Amino acid sequence: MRIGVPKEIKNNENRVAITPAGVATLSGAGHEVYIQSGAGTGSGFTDSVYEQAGAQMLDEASQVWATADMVLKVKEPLPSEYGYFREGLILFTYLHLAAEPKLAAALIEHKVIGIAYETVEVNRTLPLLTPMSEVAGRMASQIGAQFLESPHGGKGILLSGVPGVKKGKVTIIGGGVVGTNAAKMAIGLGADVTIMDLNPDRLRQLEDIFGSSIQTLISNPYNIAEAVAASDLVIGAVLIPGAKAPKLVTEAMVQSMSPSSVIVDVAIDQGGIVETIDRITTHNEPTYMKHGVVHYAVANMPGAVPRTSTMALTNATLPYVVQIANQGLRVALESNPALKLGVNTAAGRMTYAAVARDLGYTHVDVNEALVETFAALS
Ligand SMILES: NC(=O)C1=CN([C@@H]2O[C@H](COP(=O)(O)OP(=O)(O)OC[C@H]3O[C@@H](n4cnc5c(N)ncnc54)[C@H](O)[C@@H]3O)[C@@H](O)[C@H]2O)C=CC1
Ligand SMILES: CC(=O)C(=O)O
Repeated sequence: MRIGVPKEIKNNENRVAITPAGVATLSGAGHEVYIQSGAGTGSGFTDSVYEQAGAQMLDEASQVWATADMVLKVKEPLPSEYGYFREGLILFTYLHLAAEPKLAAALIEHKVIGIAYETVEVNRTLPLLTPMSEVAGRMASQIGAQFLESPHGGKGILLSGVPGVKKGKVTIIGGGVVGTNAAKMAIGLGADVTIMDLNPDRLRQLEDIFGSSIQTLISNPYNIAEAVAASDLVIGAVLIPGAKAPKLVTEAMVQSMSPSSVIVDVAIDQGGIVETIDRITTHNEPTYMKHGVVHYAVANMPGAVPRTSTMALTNATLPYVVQIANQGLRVALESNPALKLGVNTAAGRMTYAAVARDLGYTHVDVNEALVETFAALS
C-alpha cells in the first residue's frame, strides 16, 4: 500500500502522524511511505531520519495526497485540504465530525473512507483518543493554573494556596481520561478538587483512585451550577463518543463565577460543554474574556507538546495502520470490529450514528456502505 503523511497545517500543530520507527515497520513490510518534507520537524524528526527509515520525501502536500492510497494525519483536514479528497481515498485521522459539518459534507461529497481515531472503540474504551486525552487532561490543570495568574488575565490565585491561605478550587466536569489526568495534576498542584460525572460507578472508581484528595459529585444541573459558582478553575472533560458535546455550563453559570476565574474546555473538539464558548481558540491566541471570565478553547492542546504527543499517539495508531496496510482495508475491517467502529464516512454515506443524528444525515450501516465502496473500487 502507498501511505502518505502530509505536514499538519492547523495553528501550532507540530505533531506528525508517523515516526521513523513506524516508517521502518511499514517499509520493512513492503509498503511505500510518502512524507511531506518538514512534516516531522516540530516533533524532532528530520527528513533525513525518515529517509533512512525508508520513506520518500515529497515537497508538496498535493503530491502526498495524490500519491497515497491511505493518508495518515493527526488533526481533521482544514478547508484548504478538502480539494485533495477523492473517491476511495482512506483517510485515518481525528475527524470530530459532529463539530465539523463542512468537513463531513466534503468527505461525503467526495466519497472518502473517513476513519476517525476518536471513534475506534475496544470494550467501551477509545484507544486512539486515550493517549491525547491523557496529554490534554494533564495540560488542562497546568494551563488553568497559568491563566489564573494576574499577568495572564486571571484572578491572581495560586492553586496550592500557602500555609494560612486557602487553596484554589478546581471543578472537573467529566471523570473519564481527561478528567482523571486533570485531577492528577490539580491534586499535585495542591488544589481543592471536585470531579463530576453522570456515572456513579465512575465516581466510585475515582474515589478509590484518589481517596480523600478529591470530592466526587454526581453531574446534574443543580450540582454543576453550585460547583461552577464556587470554582476558580472549571475544566470541561465530558464526552459522548462521536456526538456533539452537551452544553452543561450555561451562560448564567458563567456569570455566577467570580471575576477573572478561568474555564478550560477540553471538550471543545466536540463542540464544547460551555454555552459562552462560541469559537475554537488557537495556541497563538488561546483565551478570550466573556462575563469577566477567562475562556480557553484550544482544540489541539497536545499540539503544543508535540514530542511527547507524537510518540504517544503513534504508539496507539501504528498497529491499526499496519493492519490496514498488510491486510488491505476490507480484510482489516472484517477482522477488527474496533477499527470498523472508526469508519465515519464511506461511499458518500454517513456511517456513524451519533454524527448522523447531530448533523442531520441518514445513518447508513457501515457494512452496507462498505459493500458499495468496495464494489465501486473493484
Ligand atoms: N482539546 C483538545 O486538545 C483535546 C480534547 N479532547 C477531548 O476531551 C473530551 C473528553 O475525552 P475523554 O476524557 O477521553 O473521554 P472519556 O470517554 O474518557 O470521558 C468522558 C466522561 O464524560 C462523562 N460524561 C458524559 N456525560 C456527562 C455529563 N452530562 N456530565 C458529566 N460527565 C459526563 C462520561 O461518563 C465519561 O466518564 C473529548 O471531547 C475529547 O475529544 C481530548 C484530547 C485533546
Ligand atoms: C483529540 C484531539 O483532537 C487532539 O489530540 O488534537
